[in-house]
Amino acid sequence: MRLDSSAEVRAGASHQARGDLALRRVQFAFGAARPVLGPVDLSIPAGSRLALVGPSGSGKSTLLQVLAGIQQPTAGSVEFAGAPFGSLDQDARARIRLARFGLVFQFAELVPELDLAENVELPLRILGRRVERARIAELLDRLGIARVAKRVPSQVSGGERQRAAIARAMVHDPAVVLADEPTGALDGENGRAVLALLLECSNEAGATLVVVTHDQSVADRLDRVVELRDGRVVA
Ligand SMILES: Nc1ncnc2c1ncn2[C@@H]1O[C@H](COP(=O)(O)OP(=O)(O)OP(=O)(O)O)[C@@H](O)[C@H]1O
Repeated sequence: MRLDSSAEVRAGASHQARGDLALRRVQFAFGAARPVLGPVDLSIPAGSRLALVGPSGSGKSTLLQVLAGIQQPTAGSVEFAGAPFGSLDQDARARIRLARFGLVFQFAELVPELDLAENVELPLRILGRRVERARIAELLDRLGIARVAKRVPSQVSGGERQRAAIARAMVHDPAVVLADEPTGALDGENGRAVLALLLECSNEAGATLVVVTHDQSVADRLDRVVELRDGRVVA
């Protein structure tokens, strides 16, 4: 597979694009506390790539969790692919998240007992989809972890774990990829390489990408930057 992030490739991928996200007057509060988010209005067109930035505690991770349906907004609506998403019950949101979203977190969050290849295959197994060995091998190779695919997460480096987390997020061809500080635990060079892979893979899949980051160089590589302050979009 070739390395290309041109607009034509993105446009070419748009026939598969099906990952519009929209937030309308969304608020979120933990319990009875005052809202930590909102009201937020945000449209994220299918196939676009957005960085979510802002000071610590400004609500970036919370917003990502609302987008993922992990948290339900306390007011307002979240739509995915033009249909209500945030208002569905927890099980329905989880089913959609599993089938259509790929998630990448700062510390990979792989299953410690499974080797990297098994971790990558896991979404397909949970979804009851066929595990095509050749495709898994290609993905592992693409992400530079074929050599360590039979090792468990504790036997590989942080960068290798993060590459496996990206492969796991992409293996079921998601419509949306949500990443929370995906390079935050990696040094500069490793972080840049992992970010490049995340961008390439989501680009080729035509997936919508939202990345929470503190790192300006990460934000600079995405199409659009949304800045949060005290739970509101300021730029
Ligand atoms: N489980 C929780 N219960 C109560 N308050 C929480 C919880 N998680 C986060 N918060 C609060 O919600 C606000 C937003 O937190 P969030 O983690 O979304 O910010 P962030 O911008 O991602 O921060 P950081 O950059 O430090 O990760 C903060 O004030 C935080 O203290």
